[in-house]
Amino acid sequence: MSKPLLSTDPVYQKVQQYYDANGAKINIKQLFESDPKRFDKFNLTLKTPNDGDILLDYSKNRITDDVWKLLLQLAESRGLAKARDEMFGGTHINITEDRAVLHTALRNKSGKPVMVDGKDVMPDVLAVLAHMKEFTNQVLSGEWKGYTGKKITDVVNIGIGGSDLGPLMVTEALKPFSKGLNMHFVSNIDGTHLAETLKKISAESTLFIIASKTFTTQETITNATSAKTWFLETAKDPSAVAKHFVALSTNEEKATAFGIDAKNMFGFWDWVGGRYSLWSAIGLSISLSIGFENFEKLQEGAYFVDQHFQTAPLDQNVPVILALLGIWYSNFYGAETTALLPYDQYLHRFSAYFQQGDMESNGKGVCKSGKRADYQTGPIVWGEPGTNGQHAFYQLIHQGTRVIPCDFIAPAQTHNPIAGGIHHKLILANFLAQTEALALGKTEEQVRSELEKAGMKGEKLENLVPHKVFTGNRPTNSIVVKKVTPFVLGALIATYEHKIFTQGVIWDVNSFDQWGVELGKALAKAIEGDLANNDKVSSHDSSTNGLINFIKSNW
Ligand SMILES: O=P(O)(O)OC[C@H]1O[C@H](O)[C@H](O)[C@@H](O)[C@@H]1O
Repeated sequence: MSKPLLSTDPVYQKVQQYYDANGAKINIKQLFESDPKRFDKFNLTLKTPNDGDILLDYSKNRITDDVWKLLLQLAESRGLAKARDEMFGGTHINITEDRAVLHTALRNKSGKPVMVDGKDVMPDVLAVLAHMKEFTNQVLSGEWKGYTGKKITDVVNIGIGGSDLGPLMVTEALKPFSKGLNMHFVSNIDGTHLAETLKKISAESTLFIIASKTFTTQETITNATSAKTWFLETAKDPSAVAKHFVALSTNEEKATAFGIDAKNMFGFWDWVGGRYSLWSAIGLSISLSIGFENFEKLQEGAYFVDQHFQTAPLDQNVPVILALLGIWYSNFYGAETTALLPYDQYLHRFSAYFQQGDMESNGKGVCKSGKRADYQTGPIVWGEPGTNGQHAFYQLIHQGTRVIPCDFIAPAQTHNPIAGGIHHKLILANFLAQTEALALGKTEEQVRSELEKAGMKGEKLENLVPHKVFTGNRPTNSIVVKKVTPFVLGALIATYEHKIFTQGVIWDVNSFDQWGVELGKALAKAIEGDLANNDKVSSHDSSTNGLINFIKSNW
C-alpha cells in the first residue's frame, strides 16, 4: 500500500500549523535563558564498549518541548519503526530496482542469519571477509610479492563514487592507524588524475585495486585499462597482471573479461548500494591501509550504531534525532543546505563522502508512491574541516540571509598533541566558540557599547552598528567523541547512514536508487561520437553545438 504524501499527513499538518504560529518566535538564546538546564534535556550520550562516549548535543536548535513532541509523532506517523525493520529484515525496499538494502548485513556481528529472498547471506559475507583478511595479511607481511619479487609498497584504488569516496574518506580519517602502505585513489576520468598518480609509483611494487560494483563504469574501466597498459609497458609479461591487479565487484563476468584472475576477485551483492559499500569488499583498500583488525573495528562501530538505531526509543535515538532536526529546518524553515563541519583534519573528506551519501540517496523529487513530492526532500550537503571553513564561508553562516543548520564534529583527544597540545586546545576553542556565536549572536546593544568603549560615536558609529550585529539563532548540533578511532568512525558513519534512511522514510523517497545520474551518462556516450572527428556539429541545442564546436576549433 503506498504511503500518502507527507504534506497530507495530519501530523505533518499539525507541525506546519505549529510552525506557522510559532516558528518565527523560537529563539535559541531565549530558550537557554529561560531554561538553564536546557543542555540536560537535549543531549544524548552513546557509551561505546572500549572507545569512550559519543556525545550529541542538540540543545542549540530552534526546538521546544512542543516541537520535539510533534516531530517524534511525525516519525511514528510515517511508519519509521516498520520501515527500519523491513530494511534490516531484507525486504526489497529499493522498489525501483527490486532489491533488498543490506549494508547492515556486511557488519552484522550478531552471529545470527540475515535472510534475503529465503537465503542466509551471512556465510557469503563472512567468506569474503575471510578472503579480505587473508589477502590483507599477505600484502602487509610482504608474503604477497610483485612480479619481480618485491614487496608491495603502494596501493592504487581505481573507482569512483561509492567505490572511491568511502575508502578515500576512511583511509584519510584513520591515517594514524596506517600499517605503512602508500595509498592512492584515482577516480576522475580526467587523465591527469591517473597520470599524476603514476608519477609517484613503481610498477614492481604497486597493487591496483579496480573497485566497481557494476564493473561497467566508464571512468573506472578507462582508468583501469590505462593503468594496465602502463603496468605492462614495464612488466611486459601479461601473467604479471595477476600479482598486481585485483577486482572488487558484484560483476564477476566483467571483471574476468577485464583480465582479473578469479582468485583475485572480492565479491559483493546487488543488495549493497554503491554509497553504502565501504563495509563490503569495496573496503579492501581500507583494510590494506589500517589492517584487517582495524577494518573489523570500523565495522563493529557501525554495528554498535545499527543496534542503537534498532532498539533505542525514537526520542533517545541519535540518527532519528538528527533526521528530525533536519526535517524541521528543510521542510518548515526552508533551509536548503546543511553543513558538515568536522573539527579534525583527518576527517577532511567526511562531508564530501556524505555529499554522495545524502544527496544521491535523498535527492529525489518523486515519492515511492510515484507521486511528485510537493515539499522539500534531500538537502544540499557541504562542508570543510574547521578551522579552514571559518576563514572561508562562515561569514555567510553567521550573517547571511539563509538558515544553514550545521553539524559540528570534534574529538576531545587528538592523535597529534604537538606543541604541548596547544593546536588541539585551539581547534576545540574554535569549535566551541562557533556554536556559541551561531546560537547566541551579538545584539545591537552589545555592538554599540563595544564601539562606544573604543571611542567611536555619532554617525560613524550608527552606520557601523548594523554590520556588526549577529542575529544568532543559527542552529547547530555538536557531536563530540573521545578520539577518532576505527570503532568511533564506524559509529559516526552508520549514524549518518541511518539519519539519511530516516529522512527518506519520512519523505517517502527511495533512498537507494540513483536514476538521476543516468541521463548525463547516456548523453555523454552520444557526445563521445561527436568528438570522434573535427566535423562541425549541429544535432544538439544551439548551446551544446556551440560548446562542442568551440572545443573542436581549439583542440
Ligand atoms: O561502483 P560502480 O558500479 O563503478 O559505480 C560507481 C558510482 O557510479 C554511479 O554513477 C552511481 O551514481 C554511484 O552510486 C556509484 O557509486
